[in-house]
Amino acid sequence: MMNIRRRHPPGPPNPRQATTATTATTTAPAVRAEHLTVVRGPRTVLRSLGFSVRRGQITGLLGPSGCGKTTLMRAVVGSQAKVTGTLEVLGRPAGDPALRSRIGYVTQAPSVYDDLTVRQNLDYFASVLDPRATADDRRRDIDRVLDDIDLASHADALAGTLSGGQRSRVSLAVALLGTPELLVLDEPTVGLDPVLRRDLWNLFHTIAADRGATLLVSSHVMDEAERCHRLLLMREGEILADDTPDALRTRTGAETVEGAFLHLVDEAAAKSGAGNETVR
Ligand SMILES: Nc1ncnc2c1ncn2[C@@H]1O[C@H](COP(=O)(O)OP(=O)(O)OP(=O)(O)O)[C@@H](O)[C@H]1O
Repeated sequence: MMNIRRRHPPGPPNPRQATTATTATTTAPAVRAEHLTVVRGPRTVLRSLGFSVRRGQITGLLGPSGCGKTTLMRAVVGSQAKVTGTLEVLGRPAGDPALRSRIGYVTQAPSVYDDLTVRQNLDYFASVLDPRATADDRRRDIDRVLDDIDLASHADALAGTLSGGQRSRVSLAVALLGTPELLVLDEPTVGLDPVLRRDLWNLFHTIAADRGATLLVSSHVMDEAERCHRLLLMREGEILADDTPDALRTRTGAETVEGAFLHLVDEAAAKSGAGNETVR
């Protein structure tokens, strides 16, 4: 079982505990996009998106393979070229160097060094994240994230000897170093068994509830949508809906988010004839 103990570590202020003076800042959305457009190669992959991601919540980014989820996440973390329009992250323009230590990003392919142990990997990334941290500070942070993702018993194993699921969890541990305010997780549960998937989602909820962190989590597994506070449903580079799972089901009369998604796809196709109209 993954450790999902409720804790109150030092880190970003919990918005629910914000003082009056800071309320305006902390209640601003974690991510705000207007007319966000991204071109990759010859294609316009994201077309004039407008949405916001609320602080302290889990927002699911869902849609079929190739709809633009990874591109959107890369834009949010500042690693995507040819981004136009407005994209504000934690109150600053996406890609601002000051955001680097405030965002944790897990790419789809686990990015760990096979010839280093799990602890050495984490120590390396912790030193990059905060070159001024002492070895003791780093060790405390590393022990905390190893505990979070339940890999303490594998701390001294070479990353190259881990299973795919374990490597994904090491990537997640890297993203959790330094208690970031925004976690951007690109399909973090791919290849994990149901028990680990459940434990990870419990951990996401703990991180949001206890630390006030914001999570933007992509998935193309619709049952994971039910675990999110809000959803951005995407299709072919556009946002089809931006709402809570409950509201989506109610609005479409569907029993599941998957049913709601299919309903919205059909509705948009009927309206535009090409299936590319935004539904709000
Ligand atoms: N370098 C590139 N040049 C041109 N098109 C690209 C490039 N990289 C990605 N694309 C296209 O951009 C679109 C969006 O890709 P993206 O990886 O963001 O989708 P995704 O929703 O994350 O897919 P998946 O769920 O399969 O990871 C796809 O149609 C893809 O073919």
